[in-house]
Parts: sequence; C-alpha cells; structure tokens
Amino acid sequence: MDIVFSEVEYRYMQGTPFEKVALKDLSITIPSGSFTAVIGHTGSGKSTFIQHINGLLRPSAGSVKVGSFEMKAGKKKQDVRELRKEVGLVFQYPEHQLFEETVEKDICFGPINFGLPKEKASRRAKELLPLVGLEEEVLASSPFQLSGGQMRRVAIAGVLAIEPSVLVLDEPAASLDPEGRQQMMSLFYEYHQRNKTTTVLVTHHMEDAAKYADQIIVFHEGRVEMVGGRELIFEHAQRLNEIGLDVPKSVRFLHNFQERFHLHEVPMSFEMKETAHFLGNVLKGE
Ligand SMILES: Nc1ncnc2c1ncn2[C@@H]1O[C@H](COP(=O)(O)OP(=O)(O)OP(=O)(O)O)[C@@H](O)[C@H]1O
Repeated sequence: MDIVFSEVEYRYMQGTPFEKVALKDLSITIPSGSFTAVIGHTGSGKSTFIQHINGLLRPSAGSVKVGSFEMKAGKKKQDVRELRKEVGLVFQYPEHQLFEETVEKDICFGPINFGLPKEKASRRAKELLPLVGLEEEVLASSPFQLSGGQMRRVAIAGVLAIEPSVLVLDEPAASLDPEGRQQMMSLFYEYHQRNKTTTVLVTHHMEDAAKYADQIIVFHEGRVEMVGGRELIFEHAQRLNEIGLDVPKSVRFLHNFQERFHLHEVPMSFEMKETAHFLGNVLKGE
C-alpha cells in the first residue's frame, strides 16, 4: 500500500509556549513494495515522520494516507486499530518492550490481540524463529533470561508475527557491532525481498541506505531536503556533508578518483559510479 503525506505539518505541544514545529510542509509518497531509507541528522524530524505512519502521531496540518486509511488534521480522534494491523513499527531498542513471561507469549501477543486463534499464532511464532536467527528451544524461556541481542530478535519476531504490509524500522540496529548490524539489516532486507513488504528504515548509516534502499529521503530541519534513488548519494555528496551527514567512504573514493584522473567533466553513468562505489567497498574490505 502506498503511503502518501500531503502538506503535513506537525507541532509538538501545540498552543503552548513550548510549541515546536517538527515537520513542515511535507509532501512525499512511499510507493507500495519499496524499501525506503530515511536519513537526517539528530532532531531533523525522522521519528516524528515515521510515527505518523502507524497513527502514533496525527498531523497538525495536512493529511497522511496509508492505503485507504486517511488521517487528516482537525479530524476527531480516529480508531487506528485497523491501521496498526497493517503497519508494524520496530522502535529503537525494541527489546525494552518485552513484557510477557515466555518468548512464545511475547511473539504471539500481537496476532492474538488482532484476533488470530492461539494455535495459529503459535505456529507463526515457530516459523519466525529461524528467520530472526533463534532456536526453537527459546520459546518456553523467559525473554529476560536471553542476551540483549536475542531479546531484540524476539521483539522483532513479535512485530513480524502480525504480518504487516508496511514495516517501519527506527534504527533497528542501533548499538550493535558492525557484524550484528550487518546481520540485522540482512534479515530485514531478505524479509522485504521475500514478502514485498513496504519497508521504511530510519538510519544514520548512509552505507545501509545506499546498500538496501531503492528510495532515500533526506530530512533537514523538519523538511524533505532531497529524495531519490541511490544516485542521490553520489550526486549530492557535498550538500549531504554540508547538512552534517557523512557520505560513505566509497563515495569519497569515487570523488578522489574523479579528481585524480580529472574526470569531473566526464559524464559518468550510474553503472560507472556503482562500479567505483563497489571498488571503494572492496578497498575497504567489505
Ligand atoms: N515529545 C517532544 N516534545 C517536544 N519536542 C519534541 C518531542 N519529540 C521531538 N521533539 C523535537 O522535534 C524535532 C524533531 O525530533 P525527532 O525526534 O523527530 O528527530 P529525529 O530526526 O528522529 O532525531 P534522532 O535522530 O535524534 O532520533 C526535534 O527538534 C526534537 O527536539
């Protein structure tokens, strides 16, 4: 399902002396089935943006449509239950939201809450375990006996168990070491490839955006600064640096390469840039 933001504004603490405009004049579409990365420096509005997708926040002006579900400013409080069945949100540090006494109950909580019979929910939990890299034995354990990494995987399985059409990920690999981050990102990418789930990833890592996303949205001071495919990182490296975002080393490699061989004036196709990008990664040992 397409996600369409139309002229959205969001104000925290509206009408108080502490009012803060966090999103301004935001019009953007996230196409159904895409993998979209949302990047921007701290405080640029990324979390505020994604919380509109599952109805945690409602626009102060404008409208947000997720499939046929529309949230409009000024409308009375809406029942967002139907929306929550479709949109799974993995928060930063999702392991902090575990609360049931067993892993199985935690994974099954969402689907049972949305009306799935207990046996079917249990089957889903079992099927999801290998996907998130856990053994079946953990089902009967308390989630609080597991390691931090395992707890995070349980929490993610709990979101996937509702089989959402849209998966929103807020820095799901935060605080993991590079290998853990790589594993976590591969998990989501493979899930996206297999299920064609519309995926929205908030990340500080431009490398992940370049590697996995087919659409990149760059936020700056509550506005969309730029939006486009991966080539955006190659073509706007300087502007990205100006707004405090670190472009991947391989993109810097490409620029150095162009400079070294005086290729700035030579138009390079996207494929050539990707090749240089790839070479940069090889040199980095990735
Ligand atoms: N609950 C709140 N009350 C008031 N202001 C808030 C609140 N949450 C966020 N803000 C402000 O809104 C702006 C956007 O914040 P937001 O959390 O969406 O940014 P972000 O890009 O997700 O940042 P980060 O990368 O640090 O998570 C910031 O100026 C922030 O201080």
